[in-house]
Amino acid sequence: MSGHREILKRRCRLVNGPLIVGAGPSGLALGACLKELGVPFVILERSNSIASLWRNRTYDRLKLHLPKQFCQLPKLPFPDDFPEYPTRNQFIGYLESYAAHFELSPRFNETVQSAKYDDTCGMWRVRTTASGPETANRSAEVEYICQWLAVSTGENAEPVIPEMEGLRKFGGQVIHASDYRSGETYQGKRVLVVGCGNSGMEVCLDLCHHKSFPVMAVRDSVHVLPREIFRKSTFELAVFLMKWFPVKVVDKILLALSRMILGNTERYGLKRPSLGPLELKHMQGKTPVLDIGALRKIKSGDIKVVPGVKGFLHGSVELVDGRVIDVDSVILATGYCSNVPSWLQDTDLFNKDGFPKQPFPSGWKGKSGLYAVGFTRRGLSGASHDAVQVAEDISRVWKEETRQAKHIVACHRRCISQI
Ligand SMILES: Cc1cc2nc3c(=O)[nH]c(=O)nc-3n(C[C@H](O)[C@H](O)[C@H](O)COP(=O)(O)OP(=O)(O)OC[C@H]3O[C@@H](n4cnc5c(N)ncnc54)[C@H](O)[C@@H]3O)c2cc1C
Ligand SMILES: NC(=O)C1=CN([C@@H]2O[C@H](COP(=O)(O)OP(=O)(O)OC[C@H]3O[C@@H](n4cnc5c(N)ncnc54)[C@H](OP(=O)(O)O)[C@@H]3O)[C@@H](O)[C@H]2O)C=CC1
Ligand SMILES: O=C(O)C(=O)Cc1c[nH]c2ccccc12
Repeated sequence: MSGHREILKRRCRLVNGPLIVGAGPSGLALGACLKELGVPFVILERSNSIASLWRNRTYDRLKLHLPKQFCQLPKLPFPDDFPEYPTRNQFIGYLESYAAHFELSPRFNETVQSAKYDDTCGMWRVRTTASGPETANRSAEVEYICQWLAVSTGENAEPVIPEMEGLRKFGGQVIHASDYRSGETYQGKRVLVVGCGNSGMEVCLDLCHHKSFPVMAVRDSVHVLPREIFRKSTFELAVFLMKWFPVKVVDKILLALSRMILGNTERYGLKRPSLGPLELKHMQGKTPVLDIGALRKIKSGDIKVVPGVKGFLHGSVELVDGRVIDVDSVILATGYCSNVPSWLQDTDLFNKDGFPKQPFPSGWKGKSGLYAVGFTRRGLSGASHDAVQVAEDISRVWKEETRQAKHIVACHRRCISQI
């Protein structure tokens, strides 16, 4: 009997308070806000540490490309000695101390496989499996039952690896940008980088620093903006202008200033999209490139820009313009996607692409206690905004329910004492 109970206890857990899926900046920020409001919660994380994107899927020399005031999480600012653009390691250190400060202890190596709202009991049923080598001896499956479910699995949960003709016969090394750490191993090599977002551009620049020969395939168009305009962050300028002007006007101003500083990028094979940079980011999530030096290398010819890829041959790539060029390795800087549709069932909050149906600032709340944190297409500042809203919303109900529960207990006590 006791063995039976053991199994039941191991496989099913009732969560006191909300269940948060993902221990990246969004999940941690929500945890911190809930802690401050006195609401208990559980955080689940598929990897073996917090901030797995930053720890395991970013390259060594990466720096935040937005100024620090837009990247810190609620309730605990960055240390004063952080530079304007913190490094990857500084940011990870900050997230570590953030988790320690608010005593956030996620349950690591647990991957959420499915989540479904159960109408009959009015609760979420969330199934997880153990992930990672450390978990070989742990019970494989757990079902969590909770009243609130907060999705914070990120806009960049899975790498996008497109099907490309002939890639199997290519023969050389092929990796996604999320597996790129440094150009050290590429010295003297010709490397095809597919994609021209911030990853593609920064990987190409890093390859140049390591004396390799990057070729960047650009299949369509891209907005390149200088990271700074007259020593002021372009992003900060954009945020300031957005307070006064509609987005189309702000985009016109940004494009005029960018042209003045960078020149006509079309001359280098970087055609601009017809929508402006902010409008495109807000509508389609396509982030403009904030240039940290790649454009100079493109102008000097150290980074070669070529059109889209038609297919691969052994040791070479065929481009859509018919050219065939020899390359040793390929780095797919082809972006990321949300993984929400693969595990969250029947919800009205998310679209098929795994992003909320309602755009910022309205996409954080669904029905039946479902929330989204960090899907605003506004980076870390959007995640912080969501975390504050979600925590306050949950706390209102939590406090009311706790008050009612205390009242019922007090009544019971009084009744019992009168008997
Ligand atoms: C290379 C790179 C650089 C960036 N630089 C900036 C920047 O400078 N400024 C900025 O504002 N934004 C930047 N961003 C945007 C970035 O998305 C955010 O900074 C931030 O990481 C988002 O936090 P998040 O917690 O929402 O998502 P993530 O950091 O992706 O965290 C999500 C967590 O959920 C976990 N998870 C996913 N699925 C499951 C599951 N099924 N079960 C359990 N756990 C799961 C993941 O393992 C991960 O730990 C950058 C993004 C990338 C890729
Ligand atoms: N220093 C920093 O802070 C950095 C921040 N980041 C952030 O990380 C996020 C992800 O950026 P990133 O990884 O660059 O992803 P993006 O989605 O921004 O860019 C992906 C690129 O790959 C191209 N692409 C996608 N699929 C294909 C395909 N099938 N064939 C050819 N090309 C393809 C896209 O082209 P198309 O536009 O035509 O679809 C686009 O150029 C962004 O928010 C970015 O700002 C990234 C690196 C550094
Ligand atoms: O999502 C990202 O990649 C960011 O770095 C944050 C971001 C939000 N809105 C933007 C507009 C221009 C450049 C970066 C961002």
